[in-house]
Amino acid sequence: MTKIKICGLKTLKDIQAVNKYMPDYIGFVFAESKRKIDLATARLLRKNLSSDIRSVGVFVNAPIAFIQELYKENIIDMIQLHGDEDLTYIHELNETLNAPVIKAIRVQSQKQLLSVKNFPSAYLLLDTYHKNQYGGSGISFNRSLIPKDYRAFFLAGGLNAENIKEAISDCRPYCIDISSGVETEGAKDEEKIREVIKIVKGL
Ligand SMILES: O=C(O)c1ccccc1N[C@@H]1O[C@H](COP(=O)(O)O)[C@@H](O)[C@H]1O
Repeated sequence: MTKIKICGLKTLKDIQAVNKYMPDYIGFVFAESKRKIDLATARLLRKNLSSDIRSVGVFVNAPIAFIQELYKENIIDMIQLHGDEDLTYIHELNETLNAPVIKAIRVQSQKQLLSVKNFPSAYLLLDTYHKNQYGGSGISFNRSLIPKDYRAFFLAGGLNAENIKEAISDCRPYCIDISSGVETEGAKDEEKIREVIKIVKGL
């Protein structure tokens, strides 16, 4: 069954919504973004999150020590690298932490996707390329660029209740990742969260 991640949670109300509808993963954004949360908020949200939901920290070119701190404090279970992190960076993370890493690739071509197929991370996350934004753009990309029989990946970028069924059937991701598509006027919307989780779990 396809898994689902709801990203960019910021409030206890958001946590109550996910605890009710139970996605597989949620994301806390620690990068520059309207969804960024601070350490104290992350601690509080994690404390209130169901232990059956895995929490993913979303980072853009963050100091490795900061990621280590969050992981060792048990605030995050997994690490999503959404910036320009290179092999040296990943090797250092892999050597110092036993946490699954999701490396985001902002898709520009099939050649690019083939070149990162064996990247040493537990998963890749395929998202839209945007020249001014690392992620959370709410814009989809051309999924036909994803090579057939590609490795397990998270699919992101402009997903919502209207397009997830088609997206899953197009490219069979391991997990779909949604942020903008479950928001109304910049805040997470419980009804939209309920709807997307119902669609994915019902497939
Ligand atoms: O959500 C953000 O603000 C964000 C900021 C910086 C890097 C990544 C971010 N989120 C990730 O972006 C994708 C796509 O989100 P959307 O559904 O198109 O809004 C997703 O992987 C989020 O985890």
